[in-house]
Amino acid sequence: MKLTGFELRRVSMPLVAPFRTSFGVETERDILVARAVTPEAEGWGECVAMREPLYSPEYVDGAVDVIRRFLAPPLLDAADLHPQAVAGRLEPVKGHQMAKAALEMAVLDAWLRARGESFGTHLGAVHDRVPAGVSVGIMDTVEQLLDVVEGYLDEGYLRIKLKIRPGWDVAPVRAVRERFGDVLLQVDANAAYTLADARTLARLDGFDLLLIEQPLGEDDLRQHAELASLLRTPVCLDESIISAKAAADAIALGAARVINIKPGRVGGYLEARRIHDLCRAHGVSVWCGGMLETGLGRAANVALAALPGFVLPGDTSASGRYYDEDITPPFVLENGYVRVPDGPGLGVEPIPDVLRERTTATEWLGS
Ligand SMILES: CC(=O)N[C@@H](Cc1ccc2ccccc2c1)C(=O)O
Ligand SMILES: [Mg+2]
Repeated sequence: MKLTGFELRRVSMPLVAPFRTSFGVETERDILVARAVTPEAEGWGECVAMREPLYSPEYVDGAVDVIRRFLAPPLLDAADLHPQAVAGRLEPVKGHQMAKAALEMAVLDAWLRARGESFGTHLGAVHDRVPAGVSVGIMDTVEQLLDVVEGYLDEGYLRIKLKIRPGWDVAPVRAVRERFGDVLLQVDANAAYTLADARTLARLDGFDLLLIEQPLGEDDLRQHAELASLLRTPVCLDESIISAKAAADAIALGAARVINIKPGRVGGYLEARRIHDLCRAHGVSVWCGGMLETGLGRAANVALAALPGFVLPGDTSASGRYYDEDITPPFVLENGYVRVPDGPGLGVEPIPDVLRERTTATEWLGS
């Protein structure tokens, strides 16, 4: 497949409500969308990098720059580009997994649409719908948290994930467990603790949590292994798992019993599938994380979440969890499940008028 070019587009998406985590508060996503143009078909990719490098070292202005100067040229130079060859062509560039993932996703989507094959079929999906979990931010009061959680449970979400940080951990978890009984419940610290907090984190063992996500720093593999030996609750890693190699190291070190797979964080959906396969071979459960994607990234995540090793509900929430109006037809919850698109490629496309309204900048890279 010969690429004619990439169109880069910045899309502004205000959130329905502020989303507070241990690393900050988000009120609006500034999202980079890439469109791969070829003579046979077009494909869409979404970069999950935030505006600021607070979740990971990547940030959206940096992603645009690295794509424009270092990632797009080698792909545009290829006479016949296969999606499986994208990662290898981009390998000389170190890091920038989210930027690379956006381009690979756009190329893969174009390639699949040209062949009439869906993302799910290509990745190896075995389900036509996936159970949806929801990520709940840090709130001002426990009462406010309980109201928000009740609302999500009323909508049908099958799993609750609470953001925690030092000073907001045991009390909110206890309150949710006491009010909502044996709901599937997990927490995500976004790397806010250190080994010195082990005693506090061990107090969470009393609430029958599915997992505790990324309690320690991104590069604290050894420390997570030590913490895991002190907790009953399974440790799950997110920020630390930036590749299949990192997943293999984490498993070998005993640093993770569960892994949150985010295609953007690991460099793309093909690497995400490799991590799924690796974890399955080691009996490590995986689930699909979220980065507040539009319906484009959401479609690809839901397809990935339908693979057999994704045995825990993911952060594959409905579009309405984050956005009043998505740039694609919205993903909705049906009895706690989200349907896997079955059309060619992603199976969804941006709604032209909405995309135009939300676009704050466009740039053409190519001939
Ligand atoms: C659904 C969920 O909790 N996602 C991330 C954290 C997160 C939170 C807020 C974000 C805001 C803008 C972009 C990415 C973001 C990611 C996580 O699992 O750690
Ligand atoms: Mg996380």
